[in-house]
Amino acid sequence: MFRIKICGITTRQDASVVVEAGADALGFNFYPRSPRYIPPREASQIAKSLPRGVAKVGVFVNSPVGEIREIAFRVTLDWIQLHGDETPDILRQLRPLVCIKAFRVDEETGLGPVKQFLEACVKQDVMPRAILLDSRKDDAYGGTGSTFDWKLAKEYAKLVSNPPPLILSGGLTPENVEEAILTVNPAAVDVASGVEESPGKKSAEKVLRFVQQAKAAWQKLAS
Ligand SMILES: O=C(O)c1ccccc1N[C@@H]1O[C@H](COP(=O)(O)O)[C@@H](O)[C@H]1O
Repeated sequence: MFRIKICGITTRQDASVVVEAGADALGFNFYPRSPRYIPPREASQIAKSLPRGVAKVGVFVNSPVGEIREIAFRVTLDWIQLHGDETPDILRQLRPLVCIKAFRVDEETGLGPVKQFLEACVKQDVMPRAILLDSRKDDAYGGTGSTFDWKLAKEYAKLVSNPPPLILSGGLTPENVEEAILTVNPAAVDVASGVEESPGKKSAEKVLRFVQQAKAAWQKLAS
């Protein structure tokens, strides 16, 4: 599984920035309403230029299964990030594609919807390869730059027995990623807006600092 994902790549130049900084996954956003949307044809061109070993993640929000399959094939995606209201049945229909299911968390609902989803997955004999926790803000599906209470994420490991690896997301930045990792100890972190100059355009300096801070935090945890 990857550890550091930089999401919302829209140009070849930003893809190079991410690879050179040492991140091990990058995300292409196929949600047309996102400021980080990239047409599949352009994502496919960038994907061809990437070195092996960098995971390509496609972000989708309530897209039809056929469309996800087509884009996954065209862009040679390694992971599918389902960032909408997708059900366990969608995971089944997407087999054998490797899926991350994202949830938007707030203090009111806590991790209740995540627990319900995982329990339904157990019953239906299907499981996402990872769960991503993002923050809930307004009606937006993601990329809001808002954090949620990380104490909630610490409860994740107790939701069901043997839960999928946790990806922590939502408002992460070079300034707070170390604290986030030390608090939650997730399997991976994901960032979109926190390493940008402007929506859809990455800052090389922020990407590098984010990756360095995240790696340093995991080193601290390991020592
Ligand atoms: O980035 C977006 O615009 C976006 C839109 C719709 C769904 C998901 C999106 N991105 C994901 O949102 C989270 C958090 O982003 P941020 O770091 O708070 O800006 C992240 O997992 C992105 O993959």
